[in-house]
Amino acid sequence: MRSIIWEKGKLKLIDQTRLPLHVEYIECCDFHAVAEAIKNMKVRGAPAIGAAAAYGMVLGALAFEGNEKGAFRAHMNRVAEVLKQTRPTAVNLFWAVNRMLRKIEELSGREVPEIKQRLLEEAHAIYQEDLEMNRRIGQLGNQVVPPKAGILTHCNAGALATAGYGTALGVVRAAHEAGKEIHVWADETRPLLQGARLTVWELMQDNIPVTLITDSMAGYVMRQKKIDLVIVGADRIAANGDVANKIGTYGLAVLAKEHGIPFYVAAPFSTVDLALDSGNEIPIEERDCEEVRCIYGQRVVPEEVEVYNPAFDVTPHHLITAIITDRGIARPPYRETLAQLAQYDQDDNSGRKEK
Ligand SMILES: CSC[C@@H](O)[C@@H](O)C(=O)COP(=O)(O)O
Repeated sequence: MRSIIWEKGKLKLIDQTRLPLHVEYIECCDFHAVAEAIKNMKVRGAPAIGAAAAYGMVLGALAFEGNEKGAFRAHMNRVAEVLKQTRPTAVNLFWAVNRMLRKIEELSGREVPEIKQRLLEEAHAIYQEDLEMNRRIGQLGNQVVPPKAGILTHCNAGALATAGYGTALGVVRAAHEAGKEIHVWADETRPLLQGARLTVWELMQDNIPVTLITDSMAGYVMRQKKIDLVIVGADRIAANGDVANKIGTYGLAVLAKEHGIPFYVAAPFSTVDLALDSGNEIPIEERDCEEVRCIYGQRVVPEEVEVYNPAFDVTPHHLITAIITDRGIARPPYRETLAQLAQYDQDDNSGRKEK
């Protein structure tokens, strides 16, 4: 099952708002449709948002008529702005769109039809690299998973949230494939239930043992010694190792500390934003209050109750045991270890502010 498919000049996205009850793809024929799909979370998860936005840039390029390069560049800057306005927290969105813009700059000597073709190749590369990075994250992360581990995860950092295999769930998959007989505990992850709807569905498809709990049960389950480690994904990682991830992650990290349980973050290095000194600078998305008032479109609270709906929180670095990236495992002090990993590719993410 793939969440993102490029087919016959269109982008097909599995509709993650309908899973697991309905397994359906939507077709995006233009970049506005891609932007809407990101905003409405039909495609979600930081790396998947990045890959979808890259294909959104391709659809934007294909819609341009004519051969005038200045007009093409101006048009692509407008396309980029529309895509960047969708969701503010996951840095992979800005990273991918900026990479596509840089490609256009690089090709400034070429004609528009060739640039369009090369942009499609770049989007395919972003997608393919993500898949490979997740496999590497899985291999590296497997080292920290003891046999028969109980693993708690939050939200969905799996195949659906990426080009495939997953980040946090990539580690889970690698440990399962290594025969470690792990057992996953999945938080349901209110308000939009990515854990209950997506993580559980994904793991059950791969026959990986999983138990669903509500978010409020995590502390009790830890106290019962059912959890050996926590592993989550990330939407943005600051230079000091503070991590923005789905709302509720911070609470889990505090609970893990109290119970002496290691707390891991798994993410491709493209999620690291070295331009941000600390998590205080990470923009946190606030979403529509109806997401909290309703479950599956059904209102469950008194009408018009006041609601606060931040979609992410920031886990301070001192609560994080290690950050597992495709370039290696970073351990405290993160300012140094993340900076070292950045050296592996000077052209990529080396302190460039992504916004
Ligand atoms: C590999 S996905 C990493 C994160 O993007 C994931 O943990 C998460 O918080 C997703 O949030 P979402 O709001 O569902 O896009």
